[in-house]
Amino acid sequence: MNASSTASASRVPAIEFIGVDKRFPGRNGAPDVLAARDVNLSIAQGEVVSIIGPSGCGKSTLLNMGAGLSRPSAGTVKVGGEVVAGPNMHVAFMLQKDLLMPWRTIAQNVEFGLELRGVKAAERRVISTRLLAQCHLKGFEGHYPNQLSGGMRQRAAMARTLAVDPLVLLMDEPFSALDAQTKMILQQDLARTVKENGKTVLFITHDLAEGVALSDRILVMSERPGTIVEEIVVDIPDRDNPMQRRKHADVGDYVARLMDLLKLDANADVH
Ligand SMILES: Nc1ncnc2c1ncn2[C@@H]1O[C@H](COP(=O)(O)OP(=O)(O)OP(=O)(O)O)[C@@H](O)[C@H]1O
Repeated sequence: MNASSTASASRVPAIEFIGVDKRFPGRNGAPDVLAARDVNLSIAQGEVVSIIGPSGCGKSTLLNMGAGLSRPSAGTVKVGGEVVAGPNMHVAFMLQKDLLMPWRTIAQNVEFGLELRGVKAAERRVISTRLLAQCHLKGFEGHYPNQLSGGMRQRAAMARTLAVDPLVLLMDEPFSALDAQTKMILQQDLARTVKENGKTVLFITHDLAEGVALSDRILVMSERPGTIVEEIVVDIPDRDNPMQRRKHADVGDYVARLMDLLKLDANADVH
């Protein structure tokens, strides 16, 4: 069965978590760690949903289960209506670190996943050329990662993530290591690219304004064991143009509400 075609035919959610717990065994006799508890979420195709929550609440753990890198201790994760039983080609990951291979050119990095799938060289080149142009890296195809800035490397990582044409992009703080302006430019690229390619995104961030700028919805998690305690629908226009959305008068109200939910105030414990 092909998850992409099945999902588009029936409009089933792109990704779903149903009653998901994740428990890690304790080391050296320590008790088990319950990282996530009874997580339920459903993301429609084409939606961009962010998850925010305190450090250590289980956000990355959820993405790992979405990618099939780790299995739920209870409950089910589905992508395109199919239970995720292991790593699969319907999801792609993008992390804070670009994880580009230094010995490969940017184009060769973008093409890597296609190579693994046996796509012919000429077709791979067409795809990498198109995506690198879309990610504003036209002319840099033959460069090596160490010849590019941090922002450019993350653009290349974005192109690589899109190259395998996943149903769902799982993004774990992908822009958090970038300076504020580069971050805004990459957010703009991501929003446009997601729109153009009709992708579904599950995005983790600690940057509340980034969540508001990019998302259709924001899911707020509790402290560990993390569960979803609030869902906020971002009812501001211009999801595809976060630069414009950031200027909207309501953004501050959303950020303030998220700060309240995360109990971020002058007395918050920053350690
Ligand atoms: N492989 C593992 N073995 C044991 N415990 C783990 C493992 N992976 C994660 N944990 C624990 O599970 C909890 C959730 O971790 P996770 O990385 O998902 O949190 P997070 O919300 O992404 O954190 P942050 O915002 O700081 O990145 C933490 O207490 C962490 O120590």
